Amino acid sequence: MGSHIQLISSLTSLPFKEWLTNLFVVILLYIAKYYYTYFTRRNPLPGPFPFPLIGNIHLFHGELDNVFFKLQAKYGEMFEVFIGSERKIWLGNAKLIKKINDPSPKSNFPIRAKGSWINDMRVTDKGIGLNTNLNSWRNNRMMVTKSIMVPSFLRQFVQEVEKFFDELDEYWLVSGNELDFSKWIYKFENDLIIHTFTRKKTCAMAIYHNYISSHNHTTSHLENELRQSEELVNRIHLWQNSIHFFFFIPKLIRSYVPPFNFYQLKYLKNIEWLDKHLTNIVKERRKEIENTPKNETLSSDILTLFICANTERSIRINKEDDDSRPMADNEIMQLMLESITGSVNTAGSTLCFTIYLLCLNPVAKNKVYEEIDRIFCDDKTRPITYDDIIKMTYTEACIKESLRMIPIAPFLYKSSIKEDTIGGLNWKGGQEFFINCNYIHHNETHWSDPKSFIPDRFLDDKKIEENSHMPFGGGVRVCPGRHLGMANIKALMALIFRKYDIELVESEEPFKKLFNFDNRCEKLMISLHLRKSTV
Ligand code: HEM
Repeated sequence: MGSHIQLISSLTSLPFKEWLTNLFVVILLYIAKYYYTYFTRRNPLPGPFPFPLIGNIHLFHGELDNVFFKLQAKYGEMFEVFIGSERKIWLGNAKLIKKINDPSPKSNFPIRAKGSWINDMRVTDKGIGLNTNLNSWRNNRMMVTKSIMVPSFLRQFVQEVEKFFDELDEYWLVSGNELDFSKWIYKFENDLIIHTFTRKKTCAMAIYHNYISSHNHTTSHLENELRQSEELVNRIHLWQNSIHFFFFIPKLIRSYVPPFNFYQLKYLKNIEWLDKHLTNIVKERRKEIENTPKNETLSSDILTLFICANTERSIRINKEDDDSRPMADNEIMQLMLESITGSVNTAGSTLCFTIYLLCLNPVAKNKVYEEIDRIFCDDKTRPITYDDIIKMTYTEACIKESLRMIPIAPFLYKSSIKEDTIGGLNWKGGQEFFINCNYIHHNETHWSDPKSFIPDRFLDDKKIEENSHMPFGGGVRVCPGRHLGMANIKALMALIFRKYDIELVESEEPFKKLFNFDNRCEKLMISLHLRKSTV
């Protein structure tokens, strides 16, 4: 610290001309080092020529999924890109990622990404998605897997979906036949998921209903509650959106160059807010549990499960199974944050993309109606069950085909922990690889007629080439919420399709997709009419 101050004070006491000369020399040395490293790099690959400080980030404008699709098409199935001075290898063929998607615990690719940005986001050894501490990641991941991958939880969850759908349906009945489905479905998912995970009631659907119908019947007490729940939901989205900001903008730029430094400050403040707010929710629930007599059954929401895990009050997660330990409040808060962000947009957007593609493909849409009618032929108003969901094989094929055409995560990143060979070349440990799912999902080597919506290709999974379809990723970091996500989407499709005829609204732009942290549906204008059989 002292030597830094000395250096700064000796620099500031220099005459201006000398100061400029020194600066010029420093810049020249930096550029020389940058290009020396570039021209002597191991395994040079095709790719855009990088510039000092920024690398190739000047090319990253517009929607990144399209940018990287075009770059992959231009430079081939294995190419390189620089973010600042960091080199990232992009892979666009399923065969190239066999090792990266190795699901065994001995995988050489258990880490998603590396770099100081993860530390800046304060998640180096917290949560799951970006956690680089393998012991802590393993423990956290197991907590989530044990709580949400079990059939008893999924059965209960399907009932929750129906309960929240009833509320959504009431709003739909009074808001007319034409609606922006995407707006409603994200509100629905917020309410459903936050309640499933915490038993806390948010009112995203109610707020939206009030907003679009200009109702102002809420009391000031309720208004306050609505505002608070809306803030939580908005801040969770902001957190997710900030991940790619920290990842793609080099530290020097986001720390000192306006307007990036202002964004960084905003995102850091958001992290602090969420940390405090979610930890308080955990603390409150911990107190409630402590005050509940031991002979009384505890609620089985995910938050309670996490708090009680490996303690004498554990519900599904018991110490005997392994050597895991109870979790601290801040660990639980990060798991909650990631589970909620992992669930809300993914399910909502997948549903929008599937409905949109079905509306464009009436033959497939009719087959979905036929399947749902077959399953509910006895009574189209009875409660749906998890067993119904399992029978929806054609609907599932349509969801998979939609996720092929518009993957929620168009690219994934994975890092090696030790030296390995990828694409016939030897790479040092720590090299970051990007799997270009969007490109692989459209690669003609793996798919015939990749631009067409053909759900039938998923009726027999054995025909799908290994690693050519990765809507939930792959390897040891594969999505732990994939069954929950699928159950969510299929349950909603059953509820909507058995009741309504769905058409796209004929307008200039009924559908809009946007890539932010992931692919999201920004607009889906549809009309809903009660089906004759249910009138
Ligand atoms: C349609 C629904 C969903 C889609 C399309 C989806 C997609 C993905 C993808 C592509 C990944 C990256 C996997 C990889 O790197 O190989 C991922 C990871 C993850 N997802 Fe999901 N997801 C969905 C639902 C959920 C749900 C419901 C949860 C709730 C817990 C969840 C939690 C997570 C977590 C925690 C990770 C990080 C895993 C790790 O790094 O070990 N996801 N998801």
